Amino acid sequence: MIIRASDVTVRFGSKTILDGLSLDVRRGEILGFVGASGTGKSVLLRTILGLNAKQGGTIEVFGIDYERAPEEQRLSVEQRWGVLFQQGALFSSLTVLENIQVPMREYLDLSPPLMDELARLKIDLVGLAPDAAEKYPSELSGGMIKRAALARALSLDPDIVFLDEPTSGLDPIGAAEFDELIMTLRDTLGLTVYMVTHDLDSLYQACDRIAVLGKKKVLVEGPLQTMLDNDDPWVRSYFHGKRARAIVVPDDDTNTDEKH
Ligand SMILES: Nc1ncnc2c1ncn2[C@@H]1O[C@H](COP(=O)(O)OP(=O)(O)OP(=O)(O)O)[C@@H](O)[C@H]1O
Repeated sequence: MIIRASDVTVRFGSKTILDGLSLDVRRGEILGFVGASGTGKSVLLRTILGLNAKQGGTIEVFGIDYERAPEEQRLSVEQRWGVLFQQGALFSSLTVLENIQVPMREYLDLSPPLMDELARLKIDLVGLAPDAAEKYPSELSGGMIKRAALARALSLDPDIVFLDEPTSGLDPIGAAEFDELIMTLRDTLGLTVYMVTHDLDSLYQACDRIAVLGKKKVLVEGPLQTMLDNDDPWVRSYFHGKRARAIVVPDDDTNTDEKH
């Protein structure tokens, strides 16, 4: 297991967001994390990353309890994870190359030529043209920003990347290409991927397992078929709704009225 969250409780004042939540993330998988808006997906992500305090439970990443670990161990954990926040969150005053080098400067002691070489490798890895290196975020399309942000998340060759709604704001072709890229990286680098998403296409095409957040905990987790078989009303409406059926749910193909 790369992540093992057990019995996690998070409150803000008197408001409980997560209540006894447990979730495992396995090495080399693409886990899709879904749930209605405002249920706490970002809160859980931030809690795993140590950016939110929790009031109960434990979270181990690479077998280490990050919250309680000594500084040295925390630093080693931080170098093994990469994060792509919802808005891409690139520094607007830095070029793509410089953005990718931010984590390198923070955690490693490398010569400038070596950092340039490594950053250019990441640019190539995420499918950006070499001349993207010198561009500023304002000069990039939405899809290019996502790729540049992914390159930065991969800057330190992490074992796991956390992606917060990576395909939001992309057109369907751009989103499908991004999913392809994620799958390729998982296959070639052995990367583990934790992806918060609302994108049904991503869930159907890219994710090995899905976890649904509801009632302040993980309501159901498993492969797509487990979602399709689940009786919870929200899970049913999400995975059997009109938009889901449009993407092709093989077991729903029995309804001939829908087809004609
Ligand atoms: N720092 C904070 N202080 C107080 N409340 C917070 C804080 N962070 C999040 N919340 C609350 O926690 C709840 C869950 O928010 P969160 O952003 O995790 O939802 P989400 O599932 O990621 O939603 P979406 O899919 O819309 O992004 C919301 O009610 C939000 O207002």
